[in-house]
Amino acid sequence: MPPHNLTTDTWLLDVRALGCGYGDGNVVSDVSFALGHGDIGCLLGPSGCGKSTILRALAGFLPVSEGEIRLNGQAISLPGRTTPPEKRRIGMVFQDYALFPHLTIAENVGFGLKGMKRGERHAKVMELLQLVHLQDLADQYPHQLSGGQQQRVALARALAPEPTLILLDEPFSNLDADLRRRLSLDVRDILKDLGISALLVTHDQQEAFAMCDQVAVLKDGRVQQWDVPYNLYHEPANRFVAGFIGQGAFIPGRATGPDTIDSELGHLVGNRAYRWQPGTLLDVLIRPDDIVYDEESELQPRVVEKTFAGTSTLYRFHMSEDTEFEALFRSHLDFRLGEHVPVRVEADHLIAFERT
Ligand SMILES: Nc1ncnc2c1ncn2[C@@H]1O[C@H](COP(=O)(O)OP(=O)(O)OP(=O)(O)O)[C@@H](O)[C@H]1O
Repeated sequence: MPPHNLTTDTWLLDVRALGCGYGDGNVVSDVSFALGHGDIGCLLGPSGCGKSTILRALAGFLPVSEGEIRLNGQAISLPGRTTPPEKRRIGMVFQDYALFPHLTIAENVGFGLKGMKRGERHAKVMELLQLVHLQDLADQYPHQLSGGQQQRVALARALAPEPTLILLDEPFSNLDADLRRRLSLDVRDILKDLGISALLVTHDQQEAFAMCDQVAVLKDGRVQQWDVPYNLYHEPANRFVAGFIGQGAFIPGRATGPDTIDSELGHLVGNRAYRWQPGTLLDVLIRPDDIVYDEESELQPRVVEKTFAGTSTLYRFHMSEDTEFEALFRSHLDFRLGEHVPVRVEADHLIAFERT
């Protein structure tokens, strides 16, 4: 259900028609999305699309020129009225960890707990360090820790004042791919255990899908689709989302009915009805997992590229000048470059857009 069908303040974070920028024009416009209590959301998009700008507005560092931001039912940003960052109960975790180099790990985590009694504060710090599995490193300094450990300290520090919402700005981008994957799942588990809501900014789609319940795909400062990962992949709202999310190639087709398309890959039948007239020219999205190997098939495209990836191999196939596509096969199906391979399309979710 689109978030703004609800009129009550059900949402933890409710961003409505937000517009903001630096100086004259807006960098982001008409941005709307809403996050439930305990949910992890994501702003995903190419470099420069406005992800960090939205995060700055949420944190209270950037005033808004249009729309509003509501947290727990309270407006915290309106044009001309910005609740200061320290009054928002929003925690932040940055890409570069931003730890204090001259403070120990325990002191870093306890930094935001100045008002607490000494004993209480120590107990809280140790509890947080335990949560991120760093209790044995309490007396070390940041430079003695690995990047992944430092980022866990940064998370513990952000969690210490018990924020309502945590903003994570490309938190794993300084880490290698393997650690990135593990840490993103660890962080998801920690946030879910605590029931803390978070908003992650990333341009890494796998990270967004692994960690987040809902994702906003952004382009040029506008939300293209705010949805669960499954729908972004299988029901992309437009061509940009279809091309940006997952792998895939567009091939030409022609509508023959509301759910049927003729193409060089044969007569394709989808499971949802479109509104186009028979004869409408279309671009049809073919995902690598829509193509299956079928010895009986008369469709025999030629292998033009092959990328071995351990358990599977990604093939690029050529049918004609206009029709090239990819297929992912288990790697025991081993074909040579130039070989003609019998395949067929098996796409439950047939995605197509009218050709412009
Ligand atoms: N402080 C600033 N002053 C003026 N323009 C800025 C400022 N910060 C960002 N911009 C511009 O706003 C646009 C969006 O930038 P933003 O940092 O929000 O993008 P992003 O999606 O977070 O990109 P990246 O993934 O590269 O960090 C860009 O065109 C950028 O040049």
